[in-house]
Amino acid sequence: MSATGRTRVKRASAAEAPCANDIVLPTPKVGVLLVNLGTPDGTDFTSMRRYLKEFLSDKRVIEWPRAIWYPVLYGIVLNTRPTKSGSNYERIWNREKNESPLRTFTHSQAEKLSGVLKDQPNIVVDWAMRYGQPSIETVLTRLREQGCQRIVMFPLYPQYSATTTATVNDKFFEALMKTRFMPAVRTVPSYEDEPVYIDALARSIEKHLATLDFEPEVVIASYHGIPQSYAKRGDPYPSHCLTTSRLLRERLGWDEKKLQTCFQSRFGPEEWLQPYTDKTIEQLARDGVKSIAVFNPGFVSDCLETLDEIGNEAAESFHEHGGVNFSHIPCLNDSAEGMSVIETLVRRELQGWVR
Ligand SMILES: C=CC1=C(C)c2cc3[nH]c(cc4nc(cc5[nH]c(cc1n2)c(C)c5CCC(=O)O)C(CCC(=O)O)=C4C)c(C)c3C=C
Ligand SMILES: [Fe+2]
Ligand SMILES: [Fe+2]
Repeated sequence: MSATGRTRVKRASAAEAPCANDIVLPTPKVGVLLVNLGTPDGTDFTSMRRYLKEFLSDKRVIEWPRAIWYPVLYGIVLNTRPTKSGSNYERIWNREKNESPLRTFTHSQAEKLSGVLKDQPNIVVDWAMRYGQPSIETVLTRLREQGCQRIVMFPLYPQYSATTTATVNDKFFEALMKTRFMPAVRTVPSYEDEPVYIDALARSIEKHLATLDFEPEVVIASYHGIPQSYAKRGDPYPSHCLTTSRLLRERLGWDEKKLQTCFQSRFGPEEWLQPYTDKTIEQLARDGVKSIAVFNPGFVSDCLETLDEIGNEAAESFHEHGGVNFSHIPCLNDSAEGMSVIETLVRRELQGWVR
């Protein structure tokens, strides 16, 4: 290795290096790419519409035949939803950075991961979004330009779903299809039962509950839902969620009454995975339960669906129906617990590629 960080390679024969016997190649690097769902660039109608159009045109997300879905999407959804969702995003927007919390946390996770991987030379950590900016293709190009000939791509979803993990993989490989000198790649699998993840969730829940001046009678693990028809056709997502909840119950020593699994964020007219979080919370309050806590194990970072749908809307509904104490437990985000999960899984995938 030379002082410039470049490797001097003596080519074996003139056929391999027809113009020179002694050529200089950049030292190959390993890229680590964290990818989350996506986010609008702003809360205004145009930014929201652009984001929702990209998101809701994805065939992995809405499986309806295009001839049925597009008239609904372009005729109704993209005219009404941008305003409604924009005002929801307004309530949780990170005004200091003028970006969504999901973007803030994903960026911070990449920075912190880069810091802890400093013991490994020649690793470059970056982050991208499946929908919106920075796009997977832009960041992949950036990594390749920096000499990354191997890439670990991490879809930030603990439980696999075709609507999330698979569509991130699709987009990543679609971008690779446009490259001539394609890097070697590894994709991080779902980690619904990984001890480091279960332990991180348990420690973060225990830490949060210790700060409360009440003991929740019920703790709800609220996962993003998917349409039931997707699960019936083979999406393993519900069973991954139930596995996470079971392992957490075992780790925390709680029973099924204390730790309940629910599904949130329904979209459209179909039946989604049940029990629904909003209905369950309303029913608990009606049944006289006074104190609950809710957390979102399926979300690596806090976002609209956790901060607004749970932190604002579900809390309001619980109080309206007679509940007294409601606490929303933050996602793992860029906390020490959260970073230990990301670091452990990335280091595992890097094995054999770094010393
Ligand atoms: C059919 C529609 C949708 C499916 C299926 C779906 C699955 C799914 N989504 C997440 C994680 C997130 N979803 C987020 C926002 C969001 N989701 C949908 C629709 C479906 N999601 C919409 C229309 C929106 C946009 C917001 C809105 O208009 O209400 C987010 C938040 C993004 C942010 O910037 O804050 C996340 C994260 C998972 C994990 C999942 C299936 C397992
Ligand atoms: Fe979603
Ligand atoms: Fe929502």
